[in-house]
Amino acid sequence: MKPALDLHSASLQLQGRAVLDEVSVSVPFGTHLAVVGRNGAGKSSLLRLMAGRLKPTRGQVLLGGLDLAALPGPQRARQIAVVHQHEQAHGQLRVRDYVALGRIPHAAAPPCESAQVVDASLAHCRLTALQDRRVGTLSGGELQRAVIARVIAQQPRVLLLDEPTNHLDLRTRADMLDLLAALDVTVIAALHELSLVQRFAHRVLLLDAGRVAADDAPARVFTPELVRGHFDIDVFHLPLPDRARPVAVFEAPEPVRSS
Ligand SMILES: Nc1ncnc2c1ncn2[C@@H]1O[C@H](COP(=O)(O)OP(=O)(O)OP(=O)(O)O)[C@@H](O)[C@H]1O
Repeated sequence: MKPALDLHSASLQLQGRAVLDEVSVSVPFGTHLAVVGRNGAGKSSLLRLMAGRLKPTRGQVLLGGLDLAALPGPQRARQIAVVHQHEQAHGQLRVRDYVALGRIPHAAAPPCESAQVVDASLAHCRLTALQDRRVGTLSGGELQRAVIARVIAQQPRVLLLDEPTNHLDLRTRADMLDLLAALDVTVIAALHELSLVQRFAHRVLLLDAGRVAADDAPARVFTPELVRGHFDIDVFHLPLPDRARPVAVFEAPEPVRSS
């Protein structure tokens, strides 16, 4: 089977600046990929390339083996769903109608089929009881779940998320990533919260100044050497009795104090 998304030596220049440089990455169907890197490393730009919002200056982006740039918009919208860092508020809409916006690319589907998909999306995101509330009355965590329910209702093959856990407390962040981990589609998420990456990702793509610095399983990317070299912080892998795998703790080194 062709990979869901395939970037071949994709480079991106914006206003004369090299933002991405020869990025090659192949994401098979069903893979959950975390994109990490320091501020300005190019994570959002990479997601915008993958969404077809930007075209590579050089190289190619393929969706299911087809050139993304040549795909008609509606076909692209049926296959790729995007959650932006700052989602537009639809405060007056009821939660159910907001989630139903995800069905727009499937306008030709029978209404009863779309209603079933919306029901299932609400249930998956534990929003059934809140479906008649106005979006503007939801808490930050509930709103994020509604955003995810909307993109699940879109039934994409590839789901792209830019910092989906921003502004959420630690428990709600973990819930959000567990929700994404349970999805049987290709999920690519830019994440800053490194300690939560293993909760969701099969693979980690580490970007540094627009280049791929590592692309591997979380345990092979979050080594003390790579983490220190690319984030300037330390990582400690702590075995805990009730956890299946060591817990990764990320800590900035303490400042050197003069005595
Ligand atoms: N439209 C633009 N024109 C010029 N430069 C841009 C543009 N958009 C982004 N950049 C630059 O490209 C680089 C990568 O930006 P990008 O937003 O992709 O990084 P990021 O890893 O998502 O950062 P953050 O973690 O801070 O959100 C940055 O140096 C940014 O200033």
